Amino acid sequence: MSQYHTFTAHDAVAYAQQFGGLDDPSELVSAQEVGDGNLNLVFKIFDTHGVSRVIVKQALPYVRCVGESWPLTLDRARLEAQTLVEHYQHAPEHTVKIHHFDAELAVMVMEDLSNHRILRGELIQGAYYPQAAQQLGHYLAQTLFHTSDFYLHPHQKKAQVANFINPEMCEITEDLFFNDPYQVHERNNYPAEIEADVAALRDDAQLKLAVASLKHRFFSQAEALLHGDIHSGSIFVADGSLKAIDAEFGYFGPIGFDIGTAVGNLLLNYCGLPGHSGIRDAAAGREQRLVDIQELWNTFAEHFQTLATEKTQDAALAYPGYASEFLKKVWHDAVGFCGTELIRRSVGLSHVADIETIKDDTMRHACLRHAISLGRALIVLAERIDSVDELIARVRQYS
Ligand SMILES: Nc1ncnc2c1ncn2[C@@H]1O[C@H](COP(=O)(O)OP(=O)(O)O)[C@@H](O)[C@H]1O
Ligand SMILES: CSC[C@H]1O[C@H](OP(=O)(O)O)[C@H](O)[C@@H]1O
Repeated sequence: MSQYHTFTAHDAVAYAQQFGGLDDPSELVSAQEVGDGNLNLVFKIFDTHGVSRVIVKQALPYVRCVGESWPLTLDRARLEAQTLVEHYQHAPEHTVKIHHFDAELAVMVMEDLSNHRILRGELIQGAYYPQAAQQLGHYLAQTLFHTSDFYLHPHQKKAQVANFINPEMCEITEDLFFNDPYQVHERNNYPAEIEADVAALRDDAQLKLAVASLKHRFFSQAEALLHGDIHSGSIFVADGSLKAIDAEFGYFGPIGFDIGTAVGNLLLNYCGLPGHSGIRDAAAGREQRLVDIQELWNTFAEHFQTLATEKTQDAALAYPGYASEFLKKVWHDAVGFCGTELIRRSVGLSHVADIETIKDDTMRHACLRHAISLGRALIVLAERIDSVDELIARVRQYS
């Protein structure tokens, strides 16, 4: 039986030789640890020509970016692998392929996407992938519809909800999104220059009521198997291709959370662009982000509606008009969750390179303030923002 130990590069090569699915495993000869996320080890496994052929990812028993003082469940590796396997069944063209996983070792072997690039870096550099927003909308519609009550038999759905119970990872989201930014907390991380903006969040009763309602929905609405952390650092892109990775926050939650996280990261890029390019380029990039958001939501909603019309199994949920009513609720949730992503990435523990890498302090602080004020507006106005066009109008209003 396998027993947990933290992999060295040597262990990772041996493991990839055994489980990487190559015809000639002896081709795999070396490994490099390339993890740049907050949580895990990621090894690229190279062949004799120095070409990366397969990925070995292992969970550490603690939060990597903080250290051993913050222990964290190894079960997250099983949850990540099983979420990606489930999503792959419904969106194989947009989900990284898992070749093998071992729950005891908290390790998985997966498809190497070294011929792709992480979307966040591409957005910061101004690279444009014309199909990416629609592909992301398609991924979300496929995975969220086919794991929802519209499609699954009630017994199957309940068994799936049980299998994907993910309390420790959900607790991180519950704390980082819905608690920390609205109180004084040692995990918070922001420059002293924006203290007044952050203090205002703590004193804002209207905002805190709206955040409580969003957190309550995150706790209780088991609508579909979410990715759970679908930010632009969890998405690989190449010409004509988009693939989701890193689903260890996967659980059955409100569909609007995944949509809101994805839209929120496009808006974080929108907020940060003036810090990375000249005024004219920033303006053009920002317009493109707004188009991206429109394409993402429209593709998601149209595709989800089509799937609901053609494939809903439940007699009551199949009643004409119900799916479109449900999508209105998903939209309002998405706007609110999007606002919480903007605020937690500006005030909380984990920030985004779109803003964090802006060298000029004054500009970076202005971008942080922009993300905070836009996030607040979206949270408190969410129920009154009825369409993606209205969202875009609000984004322009708060620019
Ligand atoms: N399938 C893959 N192919 C190529 N590189 C990968 C793959 N998965 C992860 N990586 C690299 O490892 C980094 C961290 O991976 P990620 O899954 O985001 O880790 P974490 O769970 O710690 O956030 C990614 O930003 C990417 O550079
Ligand atoms: C203590 S985890 C903080 C943060 O990190 C995760 O992102 P990633 O795994 O992609 O680095 C997630 O967004 C968490 O909220």
